[in-house]
Amino acid sequence: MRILVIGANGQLGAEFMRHQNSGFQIDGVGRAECDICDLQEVQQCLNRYDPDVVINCAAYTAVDAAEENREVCFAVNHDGVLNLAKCCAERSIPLVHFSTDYVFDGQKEGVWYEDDTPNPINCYGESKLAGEDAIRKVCNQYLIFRISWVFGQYGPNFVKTMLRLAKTRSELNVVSDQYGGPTATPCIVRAVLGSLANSRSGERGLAWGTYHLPSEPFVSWAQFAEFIFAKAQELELLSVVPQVHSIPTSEYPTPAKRPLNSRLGSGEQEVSACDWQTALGRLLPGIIHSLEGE
Ligand SMILES: NC(=O)C1=CN([C@@H]2O[C@H](COP(=O)(O)OP(=O)(O)OC[C@H]3O[C@@H](n4cnc5c(N)ncnc54)[C@H](OP(=O)(O)O)[C@@H]3O)[C@@H](O)[C@H]2O)C=CC1
Ligand SMILES: Cc1cn([C@H]2C[C@H](O)[C@@H](COP(=O)(O)OP(=O)(O)O[C@H]3O[C@@H](C)C(=O)[C@@H](O)[C@H]3O)O2)c(=O)[nH]c1=O
Repeated sequence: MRILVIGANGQLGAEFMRHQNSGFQIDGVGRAECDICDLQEVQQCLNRYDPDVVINCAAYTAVDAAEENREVCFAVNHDGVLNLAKCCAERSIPLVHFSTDYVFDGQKEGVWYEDDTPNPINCYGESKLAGEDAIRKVCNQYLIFRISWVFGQYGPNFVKTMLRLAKTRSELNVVSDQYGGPTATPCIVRAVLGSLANSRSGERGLAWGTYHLPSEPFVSWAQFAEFIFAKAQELELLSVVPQVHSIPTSEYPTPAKRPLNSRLGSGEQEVSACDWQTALGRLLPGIIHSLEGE
């Protein structure tokens, strides 16, 4: 099975590109070779690589900046995704796509399931929901995975932000009333490739549709920060770490509102990410090393 990864230079796309020995042939294109906002370029790209499955990792992910750049955000997360959906549908190629916990408003008690009604409270979340809807409208063969609080070796993420701040700060204020499931990129890649492998081998694969990829234990951003620093100390990667002060969201104003409850659950028992705490321990040495030159 030939897989084409779109957005191959981003945080998640780059992780897919590392899984060449997974039994799939994986090609990847970055924005320079395939700008999803350019329909012709997407068509040419699919003609050139002739994949069996497309995995889309391209997105506009700057949550705060999106509030002021609504047009650009929708151009990528809706219009670009619609281009991909049309091209895949025309060729009868399945499209794997990623969405976010930020499609929900965070007001529910307990976990969010696939059949809960989205109600985004920021521009990024709105644009991601619009992208999902475009795929559901145009494609018959698709898998949309909603994921949350992603971190990995590549690209910007909260783990890197905390470790950068640790270089200069002895104390950090971090919000403790927003809860969710941090998710490591290797766990996402394994879950997705695993479900594609099951479909290929004729085992019960996932039916086409929209799924959550739960990642537990759920934590607040403040607890996540504390865990990052504790793990870095335990592994003797950092000798001194900042003290984390828990604060309410009201004391950390941001241009974009974020959901207070971002905990994702799934009605599909087979879908889940691997343990993020163990994954973080494996990733930390590489992440800290990559920040050393900055
Ligand atoms: N990061 C997170 O915490 C979460 C991410 N997700 C979703 O997971 C997916 C992957 O996210 P992640 O890897 O973290 O995001 P990144 O921002 O790290 O990567 C996105 C990639 O998309 C590329 N891109 C942007 N615009 C275009 C375009 N017009 N055409 C082609 N490529 C483009 C970017 O290129 P360039 O660098 O040139 O801009 C970048 O390489 C996205 O769908 C995101 O919404 C869901 C939940 C949480
Ligand atoms: C840096 C920092 C952030 N915060 C808060 C702000 C915010 O509420 C929370 C997380 O901050 P960030 O801006 O790093 O994370 P954010 O960009 O909101 O992360 C989101 O990205 C998109 C792409 C998604 O799809 C989501 O799943 C989620 O991962 O932590 C602090 O309280 N203190 C700090 O020092």
